[in-house]
Amino acid sequence: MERPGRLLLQSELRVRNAAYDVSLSRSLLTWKRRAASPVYHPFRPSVCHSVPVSEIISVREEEEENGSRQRDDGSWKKIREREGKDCRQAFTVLYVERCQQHRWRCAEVTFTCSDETVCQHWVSSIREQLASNTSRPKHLLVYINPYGGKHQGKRIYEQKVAPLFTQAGISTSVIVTEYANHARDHLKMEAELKKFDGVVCVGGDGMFSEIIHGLIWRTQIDCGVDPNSPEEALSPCSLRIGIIPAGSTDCICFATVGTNDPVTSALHIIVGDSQPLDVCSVHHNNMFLRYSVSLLGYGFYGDVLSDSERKRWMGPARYDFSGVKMFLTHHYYEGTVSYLPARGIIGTPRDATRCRSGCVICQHNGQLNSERSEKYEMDEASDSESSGEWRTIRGKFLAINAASMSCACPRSPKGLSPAAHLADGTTDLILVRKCSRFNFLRHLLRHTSKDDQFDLTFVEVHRVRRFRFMPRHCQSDSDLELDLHENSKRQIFSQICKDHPACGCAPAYSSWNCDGEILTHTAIDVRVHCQLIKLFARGIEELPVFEDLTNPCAI
Ligand SMILES: CCCCCCCCCCCCC/C=C/[C@@H](O)[C@H](COP(=O)(O)O)NC(=O)CCCCCCCCCCCCCCC
Ligand SMILES: Nc1ncnc2c1ncn2[C@@H]1O[C@H](COP(=O)(O)OP(=O)(O)O)[C@@H](O)[C@H]1O
Ligand SMILES: [Ca+2]
Repeated sequence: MERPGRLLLQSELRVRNAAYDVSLSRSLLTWKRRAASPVYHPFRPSVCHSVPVSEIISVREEEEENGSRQRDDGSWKKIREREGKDCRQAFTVLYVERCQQHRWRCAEVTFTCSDETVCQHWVSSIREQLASNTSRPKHLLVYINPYGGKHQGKRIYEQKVAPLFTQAGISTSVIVTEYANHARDHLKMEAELKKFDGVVCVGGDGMFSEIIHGLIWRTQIDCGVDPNSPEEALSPCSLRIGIIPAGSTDCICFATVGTNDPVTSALHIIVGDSQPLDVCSVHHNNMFLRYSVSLLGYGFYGDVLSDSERKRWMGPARYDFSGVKMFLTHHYYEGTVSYLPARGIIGTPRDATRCRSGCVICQHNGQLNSERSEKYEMDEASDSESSGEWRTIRGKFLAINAASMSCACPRSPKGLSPAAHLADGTTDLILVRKCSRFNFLRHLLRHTSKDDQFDLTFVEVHRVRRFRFMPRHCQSDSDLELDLHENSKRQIFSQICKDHPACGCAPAYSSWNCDGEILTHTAIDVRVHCQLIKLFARGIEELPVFEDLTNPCAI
């Protein structure tokens, strides 16, 4: 609960013709109606309001003339002198208001006062408080993917986001991308990052992926770290990233803010929120492939993505179409998963607790894992493999999913791993073994209900900090020889089927869905980099903050 603290200003001002005691402290702006009428009046504004100063978007001067307001564009004085009307000074405060389902809106309240100097004092005091907040961005670099989702990125930015940035006094440099990887390459090589306090991505998870690839790469080069090495500790990126959702799944935005609403995201950027995020690096034979922050999925989600890429024209519905198709196809894949369980951390993937704003588990585990990664070279690379810390599971899988965050999205509001944490330095490795279609459907359906999707005999989940996958047919020669007799027939068929997919037999390989991009290799080595990037977000807020909670009148 935010206490009002020492008052900087206190005046009697009017709001919609009612008298209010208005006060400003470093943390709160409060307006409380004077001599409230004992008779309940449905159209009277409520008695006491307060807004954290950190959630004030901006303040502007107004002129109120006989009830009709006029914006202060410098001409008001002349009008008043010329017409000699009964004018009062007014100023309007724009602030964050919480709506349902984690949505934020920009609300405003206009205060009028008879004294011009009092009014100006209020405006300058609020502006001073806003200016003293160093976490707010002033200059942003914006990338818009005009083809993401329903092709609305440009319109969403121009109509819903840009006006808010202008009101908040944020200057922007906007780049509408012209081709895939335009944003990534611009960030890698050209962008003058020193000029900006953050990067804004208008698009879906794929566009966000471009941004982090550009930014992480650039940061490593600037810090002298080899971004290709799977063993090196990567340097965290200092610039925060804002996501304006305009894609098909928007799971990163949904899982870090609680909704995929462009205005809510814009407001989180304006107030200068900060949410650290884990990033997985994916390597093949010591060669860097990609980074991932949400889902790395082999089998079902890899196949859904590969199939849906050919149906981009369908828009976001392509995932549902390919989802049903791949569910019916029911392919399973053989391979070996090995993983390093996360040691010493609090929490498991089966917890009832959820990662929420100010998550203490992220704070605790994040610190542990960050310290660990600093002494990583001596520790993990050398001893853990020989000390037998790695665990290995061989089998036939319908899906192998690594969820570094919950992956909540409108299709599944609780996500693939509901208890996963945004910034704890771990990923939840979910193995769905070969089972009947009926059982797989039960598992899928549980993503949309309260039932536990892991509470099934063919599903297991482990919280890990590193894992590897080797498809069966890439295994070492000795491994293959062992299995040769039993599986020789199947291997031959698999090969035939890969070449002739129409024959109806199962293919040997799926592909990895890496945050919505298809990976070119199936044998991969994945390592979690704790809190490598930061977003303009604060995690999902636990409860709507009711007015009473921040209401000093109620204390
Ligand atoms: C029967 C209903 C089952 C619902 C199961 C839903 C689980 C959804 C979990 C989704 C996790 C998404 C993780 C995020 C991935 C994104 O990075 C990535 C890229 O996003 P972008 O296009 O915005 O750039 N998106 C994706 O890979 C899309 C994955 C979507 C999977 C949809 C699966 C639908 C399954 C429908 C099965 C229906 C069976 C019905 C049988 C009669
Ligand atoms: N101007 C562009 N033309 C074509 N593709 C682009 C452009 N800008 C970005 N992309 C690519 O479009 C893909 C999908 O973008 P995304 O914004 O995630 O939308 P969606 O959620 O619909 O997949 C990403 O792989 C991204 O690299
Ligand atoms: Ca995590």
